[in-house]
Amino acid sequence: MTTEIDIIRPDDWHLHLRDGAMLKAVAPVSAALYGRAIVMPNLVPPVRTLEDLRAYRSRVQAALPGDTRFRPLMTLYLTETTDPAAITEGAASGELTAVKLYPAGATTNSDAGVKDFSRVHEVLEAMQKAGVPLLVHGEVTDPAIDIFDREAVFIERVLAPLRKDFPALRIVMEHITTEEGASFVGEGDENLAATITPQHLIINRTDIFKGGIRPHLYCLPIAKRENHRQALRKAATSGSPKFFLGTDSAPHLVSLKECACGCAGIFNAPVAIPYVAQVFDEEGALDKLEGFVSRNGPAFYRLPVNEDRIRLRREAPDPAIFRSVDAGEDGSVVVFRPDRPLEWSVVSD
Ligand SMILES: NC(=O)N[C@@H](CC(=O)O)C(=O)O
Ligand SMILES: [Zn+2]
Ligand SMILES: [Zn+2]
Repeated sequence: MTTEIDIIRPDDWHLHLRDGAMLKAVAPVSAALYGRAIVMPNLVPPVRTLEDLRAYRSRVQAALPGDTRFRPLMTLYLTETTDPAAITEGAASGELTAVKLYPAGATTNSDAGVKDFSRVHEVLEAMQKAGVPLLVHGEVTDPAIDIFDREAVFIERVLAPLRKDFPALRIVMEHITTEEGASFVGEGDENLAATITPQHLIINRTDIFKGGIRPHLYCLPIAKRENHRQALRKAATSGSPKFFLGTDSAPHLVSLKECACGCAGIFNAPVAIPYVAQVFDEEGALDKLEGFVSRNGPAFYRLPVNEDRIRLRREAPDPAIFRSVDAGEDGSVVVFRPDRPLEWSVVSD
C-alpha cells in the first residue's frame, strides 16, 4: 500500500483570487502550494481590457509573499464589446493566457457576460488565430431549463455549435459536473479539454441537503446525481490528458454564504490537493495523480511543467487546515469540509 507519493508541483487551472482584503487573505494560501494558477476575471467590475488585466496582475502580485515563485496567469472576461485587437496584443506580449466566457447571469458576477453569441465572433476568430484558449462556464441561463440540466443543454445548444464554427479554437470546459460533459470532452479532439474540481469528485447533490441545507457545499454548476460524480472520477483518473485540476476555489464571506440567498462558490484552496490525492487513492489511481494535477494542464496550455516537487502522505492533516480564513473586518471564509475525513496531507513543499 502506497503511503507516500512525490509529484511535480501542481498548478491550479481555475482559481478565484478576488480583490482587496479577500485577495490579501487567499492569495498566499494558493501561492504556498501551487506553481501557477489561472486567475479568473469575474471581479466587480470585471477584468475587461488589457489595462484592467495589468492593474489586476499588479494587485495580485502585491498580495503574494515576497519570496514566492507562484505565477498568476491572467485572463480577460469576454463581453460583447471585447476588442479583438486586445487578444492579439495580449497573446503576443504573453500577458494574456486565456479568455473567459460567462453566459450572462449563469453564475457569480456574470452579469456583464455574453447574451448574444453572434456578437463575439470576431473576438473568437482572433483567439483561434492567436491560439488563446477560451474558458467556458458551461451552463445555459434559460430559466425554463432545470438547474440540474443546464450543463447538458449548454453542450447541445452552445458548445457543440461553437466547436463546429471554430474547430481550431482551443476550449476548456471549466468545472465539468456531468457524464455528458465528461464524454463530450473525452470524445473531442486535442483542442478541447476540461477542468474538474475536488468538490465535484467528492460530493453529489444529496450531500448538499444531508441533515439540513449546507450552504458551504453550494457552488455552480451545482453538484449532480451520484452517477455524474462517478463519471467525473472515472474521467479524472483515466490518465487522459484532456482532464486536469481546476479547483474553482471561490471564496465568499461567511455572511454571504449563510443567509437567505447565499452566494455560489466553495473555498477549497487549503485542502484541494490532499482531497484530490484521497480520491485518486480511493480509485486505485495514485499513479495518475501527477498527470491530473501537474502535467495535463501545462501540456494543454503549452507551458513547461513546474521544476520542483511536493510530497503527499497518507496521514490525517493538522485539523487547523480547516480553520476559517480571516478576510479582514468584513468577516472570514469557511473552508470546504465535506462529510468525509481527510486522510492525506502535503508534507513538504
Ligand atoms: N463556482 C461558483 O459557484 N462560483 C464562482 C464562479 C464560477 O466559477 O462559476 C465564484 O466566482 O464565486
Ligand atoms: Zn463557473
Ligand atoms: Zn470559478
